[in-house]
Amino acid sequence: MLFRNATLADGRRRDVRVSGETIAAVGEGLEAREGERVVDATGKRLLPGMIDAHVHFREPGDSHKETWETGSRSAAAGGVTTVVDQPNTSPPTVDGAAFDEKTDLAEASLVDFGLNGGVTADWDPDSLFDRDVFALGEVFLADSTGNMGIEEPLFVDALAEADARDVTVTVHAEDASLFNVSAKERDDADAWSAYRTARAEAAAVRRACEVAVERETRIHIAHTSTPEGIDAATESGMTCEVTPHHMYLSRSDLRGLGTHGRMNPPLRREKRRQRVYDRVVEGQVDMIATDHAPHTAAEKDADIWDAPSGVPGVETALPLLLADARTGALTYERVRDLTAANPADVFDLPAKGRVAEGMDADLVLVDPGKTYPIRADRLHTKCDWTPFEGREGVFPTVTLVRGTVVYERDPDDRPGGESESFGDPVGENVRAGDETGDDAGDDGFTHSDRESESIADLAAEVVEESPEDDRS
Ligand SMILES: NC(=O)N[C@@H](CC(=O)O)C(=O)O
Ligand SMILES: [Zn+2]
Ligand SMILES: [Zn+2]
Repeated sequence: MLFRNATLADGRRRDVRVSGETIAAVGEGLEAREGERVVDATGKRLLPGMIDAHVHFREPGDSHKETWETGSRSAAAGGVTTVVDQPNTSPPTVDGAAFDEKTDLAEASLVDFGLNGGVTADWDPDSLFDRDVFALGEVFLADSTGNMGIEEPLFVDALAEADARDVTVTVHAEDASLFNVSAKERDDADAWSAYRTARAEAAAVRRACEVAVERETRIHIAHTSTPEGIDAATESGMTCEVTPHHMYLSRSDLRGLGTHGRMNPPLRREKRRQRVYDRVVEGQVDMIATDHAPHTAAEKDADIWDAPSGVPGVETALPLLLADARTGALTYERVRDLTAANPADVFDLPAKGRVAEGMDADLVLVDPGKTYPIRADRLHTKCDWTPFEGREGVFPTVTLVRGTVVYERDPDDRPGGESESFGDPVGENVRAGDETGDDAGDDGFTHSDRESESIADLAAEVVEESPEDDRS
């Protein structure tokens, strides 16, 4: 397959040849070979597929919310070519047997995947690490869906177990002792945001990073929703991710979203959302990860204290970011770094995350001239609603996973239209047979691409955004 005259993230116009599973050449004036499919990519952007380091595909246990088939179709249609599945399924992925069960189910995936191992009082590190575990986590420092919250001593043990095997630990950082219990008297949708305070996140991130620094290891902070949380992570040399919902939605949106807008960590005030967004733009955030956490609309239509936490997002993340690249709010290079190059670096996927010769041909072609409104009934997740209904997105027209077309539509047809087609389940476990974990030996991780704002400036901002801000 030959993409002719594509615009890459950095603005270069190139021909890109895919041969087998890899990118065989990136050049100018490449001649089409006999039998080769040629795609005219003039005016289109060709980007590395998104690596979404945080999804919940719900199998085993909750296939009415999502399956590997529906979740990975949703990923493919949204330009995501690798997903990392979290362990709060039923049964939880805390031992070798549960890991094997999930591995079998993931064979239905159209996109590449990593499977994380979880930590509970019953976890079995030996059998778990005997498998191709992508990372440990998300380790829940407070309860979320699946009630896998743990106390600090177990967290410290888990860090040691993972460090001994050079496996990264991803942390859901909230401190339940800092939740605002007085919010429990309220029953409006915003009460959840008032309850799970920004301070509870910031303090938990700070503490988790402190523990990691003390133990001379590193952790990755999941779904940071506050500027304080991002700063606490980056100042201690750790990495973090931000979700599209924390970039684009705030407590003001809860009036429209109602209990559907309940998630952990919750939506924050508009001022905080803006500061989170600014940090994404400026490069202090390592990656966008969706925390795709599907629950059906019927389940979400409940009292705010009973509704399950979580929103879908795997299919809409790249389209929303590309809509911002189109207006210039974000650069294409930043989008590439946040969705592909950085997650590949942080999670050690050297063959992924860039459009360059020799890399895996995980590619997404988009027409930046065309936006479409996001509509739940045009998306492919089993989740029958989206928190981004009506927002504009730039959707892929072709998605390739290691050279295989897993999603395609006619460039003149809309996303979710009749011309769409999906490929076979070619997804593979990206850690399968990977030996780099054992001989890498380089745990002095620093992130090269982060532009450092002075620590004094950041500290001043944290003081300025005092926790009193949480109280409604
Ligand atoms: N984010 C959420 O609100 N929910 C997630 C769990 C999690 O990521 O904490 C889920 O699995 O439903
Ligand atoms: Zn979480
Ligand atoms: Zn999650």
